[in-house]
Amino acid sequence: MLHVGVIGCGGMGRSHIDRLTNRTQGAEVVAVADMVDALVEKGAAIAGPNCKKYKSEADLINDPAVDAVFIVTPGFAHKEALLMAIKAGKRIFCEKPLCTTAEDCLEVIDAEVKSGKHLIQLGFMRRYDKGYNEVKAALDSGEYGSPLLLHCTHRNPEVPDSYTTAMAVHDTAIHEIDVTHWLVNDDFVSAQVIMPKVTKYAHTELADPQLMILQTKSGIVVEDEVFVNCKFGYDINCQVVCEDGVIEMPQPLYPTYRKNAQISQTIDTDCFVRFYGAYDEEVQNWVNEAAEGVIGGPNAWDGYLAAITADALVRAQTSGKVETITPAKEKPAFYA
Ligand SMILES: NC(=O)C1=CN([C@@H]2O[C@H](COP(=O)(O)OP(=O)(O)OC[C@H]3O[C@@H](n4cnc5c(N)ncnc54)[C@H](O)[C@@H]3O)[C@@H](O)[C@H]2O)C=CC1
Ligand SMILES: O=C1[C@H](O)[C@H](O)[C@@H](O)[C@H](O)[C@H]1O
Repeated sequence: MLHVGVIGCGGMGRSHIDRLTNRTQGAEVVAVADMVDALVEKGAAIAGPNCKKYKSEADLINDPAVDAVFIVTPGFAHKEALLMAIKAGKRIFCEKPLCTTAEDCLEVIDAEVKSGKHLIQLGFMRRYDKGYNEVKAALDSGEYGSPLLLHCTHRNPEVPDSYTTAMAVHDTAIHEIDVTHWLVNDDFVSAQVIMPKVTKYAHTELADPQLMILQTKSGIVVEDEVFVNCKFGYDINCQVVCEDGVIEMPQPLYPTYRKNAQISQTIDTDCFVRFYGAYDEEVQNWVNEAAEGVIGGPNAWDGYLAAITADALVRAQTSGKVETITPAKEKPAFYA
């Protein structure tokens, strides 16, 4: 049984505590931590009566009863917890992003490589989504020729006033950055952001929507429409234009209703429902691979590649120019 400690009992943290407790074989949540007392109580209530309660992430990480750590705090808080967990030699599931800057990601990578142990898996759950895997299988079959252009949308119904223009990149578009890199297996070399007219639903400091354009080493172009106050639903799309055809990611299967001379269909309203199966799959795989000390999913180097791309997009948001993307170092053999 893998004894897991979860740091961060917010929306995503409680979702993972429920997942680990009620839908994952071979794992048990033995401790939770949060800075807010009421959220520690909420998290522990999901895990059950034997769950230890912490306010300090350091105390949870260094608890000998904790074999593995889930880091589900906001992205800006990940680095400290990651460095402590690596030092403690704990297996780590870190929600995206690894860190909010490439520089911080490199510090984490250096610590993991120095530890000599593969410890970190990242919460890029779309790699486990059925629809994205069907797109990848079609691409890998070669039947459609080379991918040339990807049209993506990442639409949220709404975001809080704390949500910033930069978060549209390192918190939201980070999913398309990782999953499209994984789909086409090619590194990004340039980034551009076009700012359309701002929706009346965006708070005064937020540019929304944003059109983000990335280009890979082989010339593939990925465009990602990030629209976080679209109001109508949580709408994730991915269409791959190839030499011999077009591959469109399937939408979740809901009935089509015909009534009162109308046709209607349900649209999800958040990521928790839309990617429910993908979260379950990524976490079960991470638990299954713990016994062998294997990280089979996205690792810290994937997190770094996403971060250098995100950094370039954030620069492009203000420069209005095409920004180049260059890794600061070669991929360590450790991540081969
Ligand atoms: N993979 C996905 O689709 C999603 C991933 N996420 C990721 O999950 C993480 C958390 O997101 P949310 O739950 O939405 O955030 P949230 O803000 O609702 O919850 C974060 C919690 O962490 C706590 N916290 C912050 N710093 C802490 C520290 N040093 N020690 C202990 N607790 C601390 C806060 O009190 C808060 O309760 C983020 O990295 C986010 O990007 C969130 C939503 C979906
Ligand atoms: O990771 C996530 C979710 O998956 C949503 O798609 C995003 O819109 C949200 O901002 C982010 O936290």
